[in-house]
Amino acid sequence: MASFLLRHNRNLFACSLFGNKEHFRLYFQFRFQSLGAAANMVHSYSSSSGSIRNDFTDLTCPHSWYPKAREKHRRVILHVGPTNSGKTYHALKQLESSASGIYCGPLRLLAWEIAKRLNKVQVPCDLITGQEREEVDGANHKAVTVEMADVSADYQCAVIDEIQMIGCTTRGYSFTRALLGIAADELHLCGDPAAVPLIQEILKITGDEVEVQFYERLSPLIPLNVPLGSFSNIRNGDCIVAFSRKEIYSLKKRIEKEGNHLCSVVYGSLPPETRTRQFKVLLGLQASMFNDASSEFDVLVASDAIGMGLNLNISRIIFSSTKKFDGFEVRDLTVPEIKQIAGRAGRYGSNFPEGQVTCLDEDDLPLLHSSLNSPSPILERAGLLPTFDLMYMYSRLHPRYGFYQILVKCICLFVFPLSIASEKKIVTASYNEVAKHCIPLNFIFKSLNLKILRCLNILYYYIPKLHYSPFIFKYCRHIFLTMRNYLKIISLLIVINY
Ligand SMILES: Nc1ncnc2c1ncn2[C@@H]1O[C@H](COP(=O)(O)OP(=O)(O)OP(=O)(O)O)[C@@H](O)[C@H]1O
Repeated sequence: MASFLLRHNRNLFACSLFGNKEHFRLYFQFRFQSLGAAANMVHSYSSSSGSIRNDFTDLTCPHSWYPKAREKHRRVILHVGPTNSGKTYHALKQLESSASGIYCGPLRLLAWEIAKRLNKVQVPCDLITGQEREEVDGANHKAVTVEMADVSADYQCAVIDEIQMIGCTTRGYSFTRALLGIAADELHLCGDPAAVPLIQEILKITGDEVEVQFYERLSPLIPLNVPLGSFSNIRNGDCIVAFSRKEIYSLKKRIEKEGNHLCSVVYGSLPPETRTRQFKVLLGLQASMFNDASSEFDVLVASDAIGMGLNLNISRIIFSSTKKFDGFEVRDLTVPEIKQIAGRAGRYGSNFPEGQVTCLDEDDLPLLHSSLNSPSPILERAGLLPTFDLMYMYSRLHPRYGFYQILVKCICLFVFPLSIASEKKIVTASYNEVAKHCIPLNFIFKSLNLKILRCLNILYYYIPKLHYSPFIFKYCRHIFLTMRNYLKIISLLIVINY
């Protein structure tokens, strides 16, 4: 059903740019009628045989979307503390000793690391990410990227790592889905203490039993008072963190030329084979290629993705900048982002008993220091994305709505991150209110779709500016505003199709 829509994305886009509003609305309505065949599939949800009867069409009760998890009385253990405090280690110990289980992490590298670790201790574990599926004979355990979490299976134990990402504007919905939907007797959540009140609030609704365990950092992390200065000061075990591929390669070139070191490079969209090769060395036995005595690679240049819980042999993190382009604008890194990235230095059990952190540029040091000394702001909202099936159920409750109206309604829920405490607000939020909160819709990790979304985001961002331009004729304004609304819808379609 979803791929059916995808095939028409190009037409939809062209239509949104050049067609009139009525045409576009009718187009959506027509498409929606032709989706009637999906009804049978949706029925299997509404006729669940368990004792609990849920209203799947109630989009304000996302916990009811996951009947299998609701049939369980889950014991939820929140492992919280600073980076490198052993939260994941303790959760994984439980996973290891369980008869069946799933690990959900934010990164393919992490899933890779955990699968490797479990298989090594004779716990057969499958690896499932958006890009690969490696099945192991007799495996009752899975290590997956959070988007791949299976909410239809039954597990004895589950771990969701970096749970603070539930508040992430782009991927938070996957963490919410895993949190609400994984049917496990024991659910371990690892992350920042800033997520505790929100998680507790969410789990009050599910009726799960919650306990919180606090941890302390296992090895010191020292913020330096001096910047790197020159590239000749680069030393073994350094990791420079940059925020674009172009910058990563330019830094690699400079370090290799001026610093006399060989650099390995890691960033999100590295070609899969290169990445796999690098990961194998980077993650192999915790001896990364840049610290392995037998390897000539002794420095790492990485994107900020390494902040999502990776264990590497890094002695010093050097921020190339404390600003990044987030798809909309160049902004300062947030406190949690700085802490997560800095926390990669001096990992417990690595070759470096203490970690250091600094910046390339002296002007960035104040933000680095203040961020490392501040608590992360308490999370208030979790991401939420209704599934296509739910939208379909919703449409059946409102038979007079066309697909266009259904999408508009669901976009409201989708771009307005869920605050369980203020659920009602979501329902009552007007379209204009929602538009204010409309955020980059980068839910897509396949490069092609990501590129399309980036273009849409940029258009979305600039259309209001054009709208206020004195050079735009009055009649064009309407077209621009209409385009803007359709861009949101197209973004949603891409997401659904993903
Ligand atoms: N009790 C322990 N014995 C041996 N190694 C440990 C122990 N606790 C933690 N470690 C090791 O210390 C490193 C950091 O631990 P872990 O990844 O669990 O920290 P974390 O708090 O989850 O970090 P982050 O929040 O940065 O992801 C890992 O390599 C882990 O294997």
